[in-house]
Amino acid sequence: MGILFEVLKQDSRTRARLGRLTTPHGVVETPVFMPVGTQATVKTMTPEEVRDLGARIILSNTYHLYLRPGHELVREAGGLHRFMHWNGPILTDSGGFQVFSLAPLRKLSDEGVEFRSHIDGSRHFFTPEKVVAVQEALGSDIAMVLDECAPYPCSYKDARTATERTTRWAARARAAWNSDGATALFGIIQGSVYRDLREESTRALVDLDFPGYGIGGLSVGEPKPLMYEALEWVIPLIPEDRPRYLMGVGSPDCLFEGIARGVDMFDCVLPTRMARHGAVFTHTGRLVVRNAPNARDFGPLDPGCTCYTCRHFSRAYVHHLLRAGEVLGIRLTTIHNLHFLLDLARRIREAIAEDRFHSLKEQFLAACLTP
Ligand SMILES: CNc1nc2cc3c(cc2[nH]1)N=C(N)NC3
Repeated sequence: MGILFEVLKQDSRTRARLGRLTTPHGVVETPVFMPVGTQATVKTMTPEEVRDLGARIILSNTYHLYLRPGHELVREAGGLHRFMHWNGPILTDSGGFQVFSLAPLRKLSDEGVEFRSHIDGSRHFFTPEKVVAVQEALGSDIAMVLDECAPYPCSYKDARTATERTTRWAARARAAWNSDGATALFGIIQGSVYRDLREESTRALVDLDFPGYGIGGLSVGEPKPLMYEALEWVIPLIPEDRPRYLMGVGSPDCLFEGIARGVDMFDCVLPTRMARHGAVFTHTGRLVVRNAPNARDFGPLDPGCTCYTCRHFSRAYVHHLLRAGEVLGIRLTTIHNLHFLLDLARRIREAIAEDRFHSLKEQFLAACLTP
């Protein structure tokens, strides 16, 4: 079964496009923002709240769930959807990024990557085949291949080594994948900030014919113009009828710039992580609600926002909750931030449908970047 992706409308002035992603757990309209639920929960939200905010697909993570509670336990529980009571599509990241960013003491070889758990120091070994099997056991709708994430900055030599290994691993993952099963498998394009490596990686993965493609190795500290340039190298080489997923991105401006370059799917911890630090998105930029000036501000977090938090509570009240360490505080900032990005994606889809994406982008970025 796997997935089916259809382009419904191509924007006339940019590479933006309206799409429909059909999965075994439901249909997703693209461009789409996917909330991150790393450990089988979008932090502080119930699944009903995540759905009511407009989310239709969420992310979870192979590395984390493999280590805790274990993919076999999740399989025994009836799979990840049942375990976490989320009946929409789930995309699981392979752990490629997490092993390289979280796990101490890892040893990389062509066979795979040996690492120690960041939880209890126990030793583990991920291979491209193992990571596919874990995601199929979880029952993911979309699984990602195991990739080697070159850090930024990274020498050309190291980037070439990492990219060539990632390509060999992608072929092994594809061979291990049960392509007749429910779980679709996406390749991940690497190549750091080097045009020839990005193009070689894309061509090699397209030749392997995956149902969709993650664009990895970005949003890892490189300047945003470099990320946009990498998209301009890669996107034209991916077939029109395959979804393009920019991994780990992003903020409102990156959403607009990525969509304008042909990206269909995004995920980012920013809305939930910022919320936990008492910061929120507003239409004129970022607001740190826990900062003193908000103590006596009796207006909403973001004037004009229609989310539950902005309809019922003031900056002063949320400021108080955050300062008092009340859990409701980070729930209210999470509701606002998720609504902000999910509703922005909805407005962008509407704008593409009505041929006014370019003007919405200009108008939004002008307001957002005002001092
Ligand atoms: C936050 N930035 C970010 N860049 C990423 C890049 C990748 C990823 C996750 C990311 N998150 N997962 C992978 N398996 N590979 C590429």
